[in-house]
Amino acid sequence: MPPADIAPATSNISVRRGEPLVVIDHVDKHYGELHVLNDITTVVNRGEVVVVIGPSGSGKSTLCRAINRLETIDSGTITIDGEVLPDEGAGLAKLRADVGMVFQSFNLFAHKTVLENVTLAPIKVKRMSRKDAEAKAMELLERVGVANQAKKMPAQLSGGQQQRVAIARSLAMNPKVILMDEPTSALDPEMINEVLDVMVGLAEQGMTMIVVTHEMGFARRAADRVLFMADGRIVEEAAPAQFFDHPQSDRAKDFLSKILEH
Ligand SMILES: Nc1ncnc2c1ncn2[C@@H]1O[C@H](COP(=O)(O)OP(=O)(O)OP(=O)(O)O)[C@@H](O)[C@H]1O
Repeated sequence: MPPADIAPATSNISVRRGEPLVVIDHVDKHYGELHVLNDITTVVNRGEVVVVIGPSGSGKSTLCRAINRLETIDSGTITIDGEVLPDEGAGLAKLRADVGMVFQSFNLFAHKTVLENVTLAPIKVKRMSRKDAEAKAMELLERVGVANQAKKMPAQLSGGQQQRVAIARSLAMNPKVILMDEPTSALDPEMINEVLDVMVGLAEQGMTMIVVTHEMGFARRAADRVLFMADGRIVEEAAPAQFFDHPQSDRAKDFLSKILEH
């Protein structure tokens, strides 16, 4: 990860070197009466790892999905690398290439091999040759430790292996940022660490990441910043040590004490 600049004295946000990559500006979204994203404003800089935490229903997934245009927003703007998110067309396809997404449930194509899962988008969307796409896919599968599973079908792999394939698949498009929405929540406990280790490795290599997770150990280890949400709002934003050791709001104190009970 790039070295951190010193945060301004008035701010508790650790500002990293590297220009803004994801800029979320006064974003609002409702589901009917429910104000699910309420005036969300934050900036994720290049190379930064931001962990989003908060109680169930606080809007974390919706925020992640809005960044990838899997959800529309009512007002405000989201820009990725200076480009306002498009609603459709070629712009949307480019956005999907720039913004990798890793879901809780892996979402691999069940009837394609591991290798085909990773090469599909580079061949179809980036028009890469099969040979180049396969060479790159094998490199990525190696990087996440599942190269020896390349010819298998997803169902033959453990959950942890499938999620590592999903991470390799998102990396195959050379994304500018990777969004991860509870990437370890569907895994058996013994497989969680193998996926977290891959995520920590990506963070150390400077990948810009926005990760919704309840894994506080990961946040402490790898995050530059924790963004705590409740009721659709960002309630606190701070470096992990500061957030975990000195939460400011009653909502965060309450949330952390409940998490620590488990
Ligand atoms: N498509 C939808 N239609 C209506 N309400 C929705 C929809 N998707 C989410 N919600 C509601 O919006 C709120 C925020 O949901 P969201 O999934 O973003 O929360 P979250 O913080 O990610 O929660 P969790 O930790 O449980 O995944 C919840 O009250 C949820 O029920």
